[in-house]
Amino acid sequence: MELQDLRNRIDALDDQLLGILNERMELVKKVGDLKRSSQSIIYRPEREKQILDRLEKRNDGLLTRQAIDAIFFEIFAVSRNLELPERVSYLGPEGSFTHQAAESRFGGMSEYLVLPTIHSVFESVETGRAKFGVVPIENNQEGIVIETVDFLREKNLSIVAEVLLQVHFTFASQSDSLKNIRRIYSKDIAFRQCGKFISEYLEGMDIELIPVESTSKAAKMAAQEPDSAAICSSISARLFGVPILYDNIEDSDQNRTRFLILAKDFVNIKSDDDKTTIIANLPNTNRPGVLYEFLKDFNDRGINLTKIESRPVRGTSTFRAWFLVEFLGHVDDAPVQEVMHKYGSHLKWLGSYIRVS
Ligand SMILES: C=C(O[C@@H]1C=C(C(=O)O)C=C[C@H]1O)C(=O)O
Repeated sequence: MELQDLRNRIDALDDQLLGILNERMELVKKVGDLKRSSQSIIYRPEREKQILDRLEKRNDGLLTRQAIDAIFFEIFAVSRNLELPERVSYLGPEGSFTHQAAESRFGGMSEYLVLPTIHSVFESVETGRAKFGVVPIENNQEGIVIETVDFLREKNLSIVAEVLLQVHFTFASQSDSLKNIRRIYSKDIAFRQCGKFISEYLEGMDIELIPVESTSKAAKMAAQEPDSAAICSSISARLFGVPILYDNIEDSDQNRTRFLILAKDFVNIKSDDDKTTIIANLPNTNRPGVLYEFLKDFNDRGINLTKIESRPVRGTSTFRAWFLVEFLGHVDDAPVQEVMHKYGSHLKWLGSYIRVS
């Protein structure tokens, strides 16, 4: 078949797609009206997952699950904006991995508020300047993002969803030879994640490694200083017009970062694959066995713990700790309810949301 014939057929299918998408939007608008009259929440991650799972089962074409997710997350984001335009804040600057995580759920059409610190993202959601906020919580090679974990305890926001992103770093510079590079900008964590590249390629060279707040700030600096380079994401290198010299320079190709979407007073309906995050501020932690007994309460009820991070209780002279605890299941599950009731105000529920694996 000739190229023109193929393109004519693609045009005809696009016409159909456009018609079908508009028809879908008519229905979405009606759902939005119903939600508004009952003051219900617009964003329903469990419904979106249900749709994606159903489509994956039905699918017998070339599209992978990843491709179906990418296309439909954009459709959902456009739909939600039609129901009610939503402003989303994220830890910037533009081009950061958090930006990428935010766009993967809220699409290209949402209004974004780019903020300089994790604290300002929490604050923007608390004060209603943004409906949702996106922050990193952990990297699977480096561990937790302490600032996020501490604000989860201090502030009163709910976790709406988690997003997992594979992290790739690029080495970008306006200089076409490594010899002319005097400084490399990046985030401290990124320097550590690209240790092998740095020691292999830059061994013995007189180059200063300068940590900055974010990898996109690094790209911005490299755009301004021709004798410098940045270790950054490919989107930020492109955003600031810095040529990419080496791609995928991270030590581990398993490198993934987990982000949280936060909102005020958000409750997800139970799905068949949920995760729950709580803060545990256990009483009498100087008594032997308190933490053991707490963990045993989960084990006895068959609740699968996925994470426990301990953080210091500040402002006292003791070495007491509180814990960020995550487990599989929803807060409405009977065994989870039992544990929540047993410990009462010593536990703070942050959210039950769809687990991403
Ligand atoms: C239309 C709805 O609202 C939102 C948009 C969805 C969609 O486009 O299918 C699905 C879930 C919600 O996040 C709904 O709740 O059904």
